Amino acid sequence: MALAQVDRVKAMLAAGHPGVRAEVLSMTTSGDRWQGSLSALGGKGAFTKEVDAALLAGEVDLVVHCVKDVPGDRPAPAGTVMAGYLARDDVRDAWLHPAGVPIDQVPPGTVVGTSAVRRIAQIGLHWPHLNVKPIRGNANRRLAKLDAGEYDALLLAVSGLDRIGEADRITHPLDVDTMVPAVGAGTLVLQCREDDVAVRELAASLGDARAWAETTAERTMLHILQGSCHSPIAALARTEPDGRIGLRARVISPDGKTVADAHEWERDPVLLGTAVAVSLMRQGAREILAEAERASSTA
Ligand SMILES: NCc1[nH]cc(CCC(=O)O)c1CC(=O)O
Repeated sequence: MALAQVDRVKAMLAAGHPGVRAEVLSMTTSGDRWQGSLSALGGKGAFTKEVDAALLAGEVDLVVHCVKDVPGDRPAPAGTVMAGYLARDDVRDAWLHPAGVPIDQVPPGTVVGTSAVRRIAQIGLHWPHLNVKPIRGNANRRLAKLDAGEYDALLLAVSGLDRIGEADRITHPLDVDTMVPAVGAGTLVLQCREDDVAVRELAASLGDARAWAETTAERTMLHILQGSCHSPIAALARTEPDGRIGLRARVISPDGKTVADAHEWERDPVLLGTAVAVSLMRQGAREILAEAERASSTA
């Protein structure tokens, strides 16, 4: 998936800036190597810290990340900037069932592979009769485990499956009001060194203003709530035809029984993310997050 993402950026550079020569350096991060629980590794930074170090050391000049894998509770690492957000791909999660049975029709006890607390909590909310079983590894390895019969079904991001050429395995996507996506879902971000003006300009030229505004709204909310990799937080910002942005966000207890849900509209993405965070906190979001944190540390 990471290679497909980098290839896309390389193609965009070749199309828009024919004079620029780009060379791909692929890296494996501790998050890729470690197959246990991500919280045991100290959270989502597992996918970014080695890459941040290579960028700051000048081994690479431009980094392509899934926004979803970039920690949301802290600013970009000192000396680096997120200089461009690419136009968003499909933001939805997909249901994959080898026999093609839709999620609303599978029998109680159906074993569903996912480790994302956001997905687990929303399964509890809408489909409490399903049996969630943890799964790790990249999407290809998860598909292999589905084929091996270790799971009856999987939930995976549509965009990720598209990128690895496996979209035909999708039984159906889940609608965004039922399974609210992850903050930054389907969005790639270009990170570079703060003082590297030339690469910053290049990254900005590939960026999409809408993706920037929507991601900023979602991540402002996430930052204020101080969400981590075990926070059951879901959010989706969308630009309306009148230019305002709508941000819908949900914080769900791990069992799916307690939900804070907010939807606001503003023109300014920072104001919007802040307003939604305040509304969620008024509904008890901090208590739900503290409960989720306790549940994950005892799991
Ligand atoms: N959690 C890992 C991850 N990070 C980004 C994507 C997919 C692409 C995206 O949503 O941006 C995935 C796979 C998945 O959740 O199925």
